Amino acid sequence: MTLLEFENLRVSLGDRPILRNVTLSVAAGEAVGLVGESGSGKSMTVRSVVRLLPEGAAVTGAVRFEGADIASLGAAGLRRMRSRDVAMVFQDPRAVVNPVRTVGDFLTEVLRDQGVNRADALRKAAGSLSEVGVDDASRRLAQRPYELSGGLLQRVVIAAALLTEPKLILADEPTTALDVTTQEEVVAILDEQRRRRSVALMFITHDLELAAAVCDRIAVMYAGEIVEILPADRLHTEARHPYTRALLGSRPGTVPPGQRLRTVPGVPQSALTAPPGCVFADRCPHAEDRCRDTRPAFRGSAACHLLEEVR
Ligand SMILES: Nc1ncnc2c1ncn2[C@@H]1O[C@H](COP(=O)(O)OP(=O)(O)OP(=O)(O)O)[C@@H](O)[C@H]1O
Repeated sequence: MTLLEFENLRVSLGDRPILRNVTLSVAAGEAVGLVGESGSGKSMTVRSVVRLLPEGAAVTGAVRFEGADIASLGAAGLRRMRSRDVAMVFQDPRAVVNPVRTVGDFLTEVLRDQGVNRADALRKAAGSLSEVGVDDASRRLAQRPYELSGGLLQRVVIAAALLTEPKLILADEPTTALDVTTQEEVVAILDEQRRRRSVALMFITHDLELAAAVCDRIAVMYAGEIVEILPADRLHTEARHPYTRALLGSRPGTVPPGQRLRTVPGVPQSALTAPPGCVFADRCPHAEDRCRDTRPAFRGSAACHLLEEVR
């Protein structure tokens, strides 16, 4: 069953396009990874789900959650969606947790708004903390954010995200601000908990391998567009779009130690500077005239004129 659907979503700021033709669906309980270079539109795509776009953003096309166009939600519907159905986990936990209130206040806020009494809300919060691997939950509830490490605080944010039993979690590079070992632990917990509860996930990351480990499908974004969507377990064998292949070829693990890392040649485009044809044409080693002139339609799993030729 489809939970979330983007249909020809286009977002612009003034005359500056940010997203173009974004079409993607997420089934109930499914994890979809959004990968691509900085500025490719990953954050704007997930933010459009909860209408958290920059002021003045013009939106056409549709984003539907459980069949309802989110553009038509009134204030109450939007609040309900943000506080109950859809949870968000962002890069930096310190940016979302009120620094002067306790962890307990942060965790119980939404439940209290929903009419749960304080004792029950605290009990649920402590349970949720234990589930994400935070020991000594009652002591943690009384602490303030500065007393917790970044990794611990991100677990608190994940505990909060799970507390309202959402149908969808939007995770925007949830571990980028953490050190490598903590990153692995935090992703493992998010992954385990959302699988156990069959919560759908949109997971933004620069790390293709991580996306493949955590997600069922992967959507690759470039210059405000989705250029390829494929099952995570076939990322290595079935990636067809030259950009996806270039990303796969530039992973650190693909070169022997001591050798220079490969990069995707050229400079990333934004939706504004992208050429009229294929958004990747300027950097694509296979590009022909038609690639520069005519925008390729999505065929099967990718938007590329040369799917048959490039093997
Ligand atoms: N608040 C904003 N105001 C104006 N433009 C913005 C704003 N936020 C993002 N943009 C622009 O929108 C485009 C898409 O940005 P977005 O943050 O979605 O990219 P991203 O793929 O998530 O990048 P990153 O990996 O660096 O977070 C970029 O060109 C960016 O400059």
